[in-house]
Amino acid sequence: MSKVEGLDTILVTGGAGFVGSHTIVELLKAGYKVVVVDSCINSHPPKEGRDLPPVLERVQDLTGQTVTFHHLSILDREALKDVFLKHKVDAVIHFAALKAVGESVKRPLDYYHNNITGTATLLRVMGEVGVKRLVFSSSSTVYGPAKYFPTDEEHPTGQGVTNPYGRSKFVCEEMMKDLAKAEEGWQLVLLRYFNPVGAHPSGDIGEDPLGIPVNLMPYIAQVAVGRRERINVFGGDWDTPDRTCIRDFMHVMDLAEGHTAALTKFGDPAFSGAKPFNLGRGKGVSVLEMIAAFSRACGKEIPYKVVGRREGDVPTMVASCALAEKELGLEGHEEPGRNV
Ligand SMILES: O=c1ccn([C@@H]2O[C@H](COP(=O)(O)OP(=O)(O)O[C@H]3O[C@H](CO)[C@@H](O)[C@H](O)[C@H]3O)[C@@H](O)[C@H]2O)c(=O)[nH]1
Repeated sequence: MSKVEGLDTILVTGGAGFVGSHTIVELLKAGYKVVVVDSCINSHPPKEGRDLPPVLERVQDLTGQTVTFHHLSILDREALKDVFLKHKVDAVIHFAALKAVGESVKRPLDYYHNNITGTATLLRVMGEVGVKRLVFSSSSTVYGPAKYFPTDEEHPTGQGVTNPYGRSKFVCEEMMKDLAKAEEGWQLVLLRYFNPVGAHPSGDIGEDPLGIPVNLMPYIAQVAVGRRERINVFGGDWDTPDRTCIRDFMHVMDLAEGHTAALTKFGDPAFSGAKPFNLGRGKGVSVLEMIAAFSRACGKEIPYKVVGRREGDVPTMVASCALAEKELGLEGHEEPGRNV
């Protein structure tokens, strides 16, 4: 995806995380300058005496380009404002958030504080410095238990959302729609991700969460390398063909490309307001199918045990990708090996 003319410096909040770091590779490849702010509450911080978190050092090695990093939280309004002014930021890609469905049920206030107050703080600072272009890392969880599949952007949001994480994303979306209505000049792209998995083809960067993984793929990966004994499958009594949940798993590099594609909206003078796009693959894969696929791919059985449901889960999520294909110019990615 080529660079948008006049758009040079992109501030990436949460750029030391899984989706953020892979997106930065694509941004650098396209020719953007990248400035990262990350509090590293959910990713590995810079090692003693180093400027960058390890993942961003690897991104630099991989691309031969430089990344600027500020170790701070988007809740720190004054420090954040300084970053905008110092680097002459043109647009923001906003990943910084707590992101685990199951955890959010146990720690709702952490989720509401970081995700909603954090986003409100960022938008305020952006208004103050006159930067009004933002790509937001939203989630398919805003659809709640979907009424139809594949689920498109017209599907109602916020109704019956099953966990605080999804609600925090829904509130952020509404906040942005309200802001774009109240003030002219905002260009806000809301990307509703389905389930990103995989890693950069180099294998130099990937998904490496702090502590015990809360998501399916990194957990399976840690079982595969022998770091954990087996994966617990949450719920074997869902209303699905094999009774386990179905998700729309997409390759993280396709998701990364979705962000550079989203930036092209900023080059369109006719675009204003807050507009949502699904980013998924459009295919449903069950938890058991995913475990079987991983076992085949690594040539070794992944031991699992079916246990009780995890609170906050919905049975099925599958994206309609038509809008992103049409308006962001994203094509389906069906090469074998790229997607599960
Ligand atoms: O140890 C585990 C972890 C997960 N699951 C199941 O695997 C499926 C996928 O779970 P997970 O990988 O945690 O993803 P989701 O809960 O679908 O949520 C993810 O996908 C959302 C988009 O749909 C993102 O916004 C979230 O950040 C991300 O956590 C669910 O059915 C889980 O119950 C297990 O069975 N065992």
